[in-house]
Amino acid sequence: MIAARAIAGSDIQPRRDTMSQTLIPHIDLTPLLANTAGRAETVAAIVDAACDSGFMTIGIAPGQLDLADDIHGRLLRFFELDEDHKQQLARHKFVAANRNVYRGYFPPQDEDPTWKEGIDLGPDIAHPERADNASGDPLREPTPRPPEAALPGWADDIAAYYRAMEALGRVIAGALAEGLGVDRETLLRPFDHGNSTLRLIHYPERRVETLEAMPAVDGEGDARRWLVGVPHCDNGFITLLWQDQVGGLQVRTPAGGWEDVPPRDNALVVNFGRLLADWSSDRIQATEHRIVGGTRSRHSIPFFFEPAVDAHIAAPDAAGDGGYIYGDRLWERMQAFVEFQGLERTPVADA
Ligand SMILES: O=C(O)CCC(=O)C(=O)O
Ligand SMILES: [Fe+2]
Repeated sequence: MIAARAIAGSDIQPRRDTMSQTLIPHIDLTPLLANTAGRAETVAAIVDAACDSGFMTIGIAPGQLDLADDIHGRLLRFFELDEDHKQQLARHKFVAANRNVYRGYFPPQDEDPTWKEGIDLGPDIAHPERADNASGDPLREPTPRPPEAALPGWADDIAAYYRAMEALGRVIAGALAEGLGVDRETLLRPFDHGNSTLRLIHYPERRVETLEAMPAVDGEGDARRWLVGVPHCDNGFITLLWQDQVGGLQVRTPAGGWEDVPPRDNALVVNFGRLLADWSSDRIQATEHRIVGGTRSRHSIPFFFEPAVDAHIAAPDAAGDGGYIYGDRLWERMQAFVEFQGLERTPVADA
């Protein structure tokens, strides 16, 4: 086992940084999901990963989450919608007549190397009672959705997936609480009525000629890859990420290089956000990552497991920052992301 940095204090172990020794552990989640032997070891492995590289992949046996085998493909049917339907779901920033500021569709944006389209879906897709039309707070706004006739069955699939990821988020958060010796309820309570985001992303295939103005990050000839998702740390708590077989997710290594996170069947990538790093007084790592590729279409589905907008987050020890209201801190941090830049946390004014 690798000693966790802050826990081990001066006893910092050298971190691995070669191709043959991966930085990113793979942890079979079965002992936690099915209550089989090995629970304590699994909890310890999760805490080690969180405090060391800040990244892991988790193995989930087929059927364990009670989701259809082809669930990711079903969710990604969203990208088959025609342009008119996508525009109806676009954020106010992109289509002035639309009132949704935070949720909804975002198109690829020319001016940025992050060339992706996607949709952000909030808790009301799985918990209709959480739709808030009254507060005017964009963080709580209802999620715009395509008409059922345009994508039959899709709404049921995203609701099922959202609920499964929320349950999985609670399992990982519960393991962190247990492993770090923090009261489980104290850590999990803010996630009741949580405001998690399910995001569907498509990095469209691009012609080599449109990429060649930028230097490739690696590869030769047809295998060249370019930056298509800029380096960033996630903001929130826990990210549960599915990626397709194309690959291209890379994680910053301690030596300053990048390590690929190869696609893996029956697994999700898990990483941690800056608010959880703050909460743990930097014992848990919010590690930088980026996406490379360009000439092949790629899809990914992150689920950002997040507390309620008005949850008060108190750091568990005095070294923390004294606590904050989740929604306020999230909004402040979000402004660094291209898809959120320039947004105001106010309702759209009547035209
Ligand atoms: O596309 C991916 O694999 C990761 C996307 C990501 O890092 C993010 O949306 O925060
Ligand atoms: Fe990310």
